[in-house]
Amino acid sequence: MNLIEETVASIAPPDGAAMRDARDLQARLTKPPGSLGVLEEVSVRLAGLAGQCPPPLPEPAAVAVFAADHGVHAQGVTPWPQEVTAQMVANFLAGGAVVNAFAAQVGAAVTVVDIGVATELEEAPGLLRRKIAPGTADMTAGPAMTADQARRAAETGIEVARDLHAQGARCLLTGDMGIANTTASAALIAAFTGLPPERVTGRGTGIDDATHAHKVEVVRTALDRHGLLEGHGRAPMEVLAAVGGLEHAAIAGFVLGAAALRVPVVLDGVIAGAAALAAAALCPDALGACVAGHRSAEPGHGAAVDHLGLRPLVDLELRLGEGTGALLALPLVQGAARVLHEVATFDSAGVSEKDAGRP
Ligand SMILES: O=C(O)c1ccc[n+]([C@@H]2O[C@H](COP(=O)([O-])O)[C@@H](O)[C@H]2O)c1
Ligand SMILES: Cc1cc2nc[nH]c2cc1C
Repeated sequence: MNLIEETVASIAPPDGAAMRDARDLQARLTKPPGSLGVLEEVSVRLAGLAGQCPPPLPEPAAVAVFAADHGVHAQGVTPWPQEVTAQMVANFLAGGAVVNAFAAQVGAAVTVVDIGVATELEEAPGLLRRKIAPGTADMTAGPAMTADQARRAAETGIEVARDLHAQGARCLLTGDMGIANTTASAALIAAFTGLPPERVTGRGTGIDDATHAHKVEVVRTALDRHGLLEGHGRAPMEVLAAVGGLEHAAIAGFVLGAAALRVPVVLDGVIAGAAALAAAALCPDALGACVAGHRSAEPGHGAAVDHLGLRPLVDLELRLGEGTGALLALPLVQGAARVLHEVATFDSAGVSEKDAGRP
């Protein structure tokens, strides 16, 4: 077995008894039943993942920002030059990006992973140099990655999850950086959901109507070329290799790695959504570890989370990536778990319960 197969084999379904215990406890806490809304379900899922109630507090937290370039950039799908990927990596490492500000706000550590940036990056604190290739190939002309590259990128994601966990992280967050990666995300989401390209292709960093129409056609051309339009029945790793990015493959592995470790993984936006579709196709039980941090403004992201049955916690029309949406959701996930540890029960606090005979 290779590392992906081993990891998938070690992922267990959520623990039903721990989930029942969490639901029972929620009902006894000093608040009207159900009054914490979606956060109650988050707490139940955390208990199911950990196999205990209350579940461990999901802290400390670590965000891994997987950075890579994309051959499909040559098709004119984004207004930004490719070198911005490497320039933003330098900005992350210098502490000057939004991800750094949001991570500081919520006390999360930032690790940047070069999984496929087109240029050579110098060694720096906070940078993991794990380049599989200097970017993908253009998916409209051939497969974006070889099968071996996709597998090695996914294995690297698993290893990063393991390493961050070994360093003490008890909540993992996904982040990404890659000019043109919303095009690859749209192709993956169409391939995994069966939805047409025009439903799942958005404006990424910001493009005009004409460029958007062109981007939809680029996604359609790539899917058609690889036989991935509706009802293809191809293996998830083949789909990733055909139209994915190195960061998508790595994030899919990162999700599998977190699920195998039974630690929650808070997903960021459309890139993570596309990668989570691949992870769930490889191992449906991996979804037990996933929390959708936020709903991105990209239409494909809504399609991805709906397909996965995940409910995003934050909806602020963000479309930045980097892990920013996941970081904003982190205190909500942590608060949901802390409630099960610290809130008194009606019994223990001597608070009267609702009259049984009243509405
Ligand atoms: O996270 C999202 O949902 C998201 C939505 C739009 C854009 N992005 C970021 O913008 C970059 C890709 O945009 P584009 O237009 O070049 O495909 C990449 O670095 C992503 O992190 C991210
Ligand atoms: C400036 C910039 C910052 C980003 N962060 C994530 N994707 C990005 C894309 C651009 C263009």
